[in-house]
Amino acid sequence: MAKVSIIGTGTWGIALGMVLAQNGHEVTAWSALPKEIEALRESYTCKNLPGVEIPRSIVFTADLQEACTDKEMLVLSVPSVFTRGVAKQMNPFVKEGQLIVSVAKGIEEKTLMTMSQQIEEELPMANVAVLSGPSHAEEVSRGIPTTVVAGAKDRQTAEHIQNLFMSSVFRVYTSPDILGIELGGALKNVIALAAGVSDGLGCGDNTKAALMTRGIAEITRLGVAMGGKPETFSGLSGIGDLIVTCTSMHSRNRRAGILIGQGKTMQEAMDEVQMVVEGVYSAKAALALSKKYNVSMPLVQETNQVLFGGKTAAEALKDLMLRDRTIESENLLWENK
Ligand SMILES: NC(=O)C1=CN([C@@H]2O[C@H](COP(=O)(O)OP(=O)(O)OC[C@H]3O[C@@H](n4cnc5c(N)ncnc54)[C@H](O)[C@@H]3O)[C@@H](O)[C@H]2O)C=CC1
Ligand SMILES: O=C(CO)COP(=O)(O)O
Repeated sequence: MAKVSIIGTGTWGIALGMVLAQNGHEVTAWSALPKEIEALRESYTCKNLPGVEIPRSIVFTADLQEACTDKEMLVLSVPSVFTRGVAKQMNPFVKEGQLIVSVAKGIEEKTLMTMSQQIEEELPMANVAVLSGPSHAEEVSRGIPTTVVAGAKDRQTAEHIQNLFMSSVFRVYTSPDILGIELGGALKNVIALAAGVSDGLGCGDNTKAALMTRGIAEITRLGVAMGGKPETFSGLSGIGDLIVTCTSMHSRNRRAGILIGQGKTMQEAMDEVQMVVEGVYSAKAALALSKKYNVSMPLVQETNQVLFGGKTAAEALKDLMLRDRTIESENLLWENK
């Protein structure tokens, strides 16, 4: 059994800590918020996972050095906007070759870097890997069967992560495509916001299926242009995560989108959801990346217009429907044009 730490006790960190503790590992969990650690120690419950009992074997600490020292794996699970700052704080305590598994889904707005790229910049001595897929914490913490993919630079590391997490209710696949996995996870949040907006406007299942299909087409186009592998975008961290986020009421991105579709402002929607709405931060980064790589992303563009450009959701939908006529895929052409 391994000694491991969860760095960030939001709902996802707690759910992953539970998987690891249930597999018999010695789990330490750290939060930047001392009050949160106090509450977790006292109740072994998490306010955003009602009815879930956290295993008593998990040790909660507010001491980052304690959390990083002598641990076989550190799972970095703070929301994406805090990833770089927390990685920087970890720097004095991380050892050469220490395994860090990044599980946040986002792209840094200023640098357009993925989570693992930021972590590598702050912790050049670490072995940085990722874990992602269709996996709402509300379900994982209740032992509902879930599948994810572990991405690492070498097969041995990916299989090590697979062995640590894998159980009869948490199946882990492996992959070498770290970049594709991260881009799928971050960009699907923008499409999930749009899917929520569509629901909030009162559109139907046809509309949502269209958003999901055209959404993964946009994500794949950008992801492949950036160096991700096409197969990753049709896998668990791509279409898999897009499906769950666009259809589940557990999704904070979808819930925020529904409120915006119903007429609330972005800020009102974020305040009402209370938890992290990652797509709001990734939307601008996705738009900047689409310009940088010269990739057409009409859904990302219109979502930005609704979030930041003062356009109404109904106008954005109409503009998407009446956009220039086009072929479904540039890869599908007639033999004699
Ligand atoms: N919740 C889920 O089902 C899943 C979430 N993720 C990803 O995991 C990441 C974390 O998500 P959640 O745990 O759901 O978010 P959350 O909304 O539960 O996170 C809130 C937590 O952030 C931490 N925090 C607050 N202020 C902080 C600060 N100044 N510095 C450092 N940490 C601070 C606290 O521990 C707080 O409990 C996100 O990137 C999300 O996309 C990935 C898969 C599933
Ligand atoms: O990434 C997730 C599930 O795989 C969580 O999505 P939300 O952040 O929209 O809740």
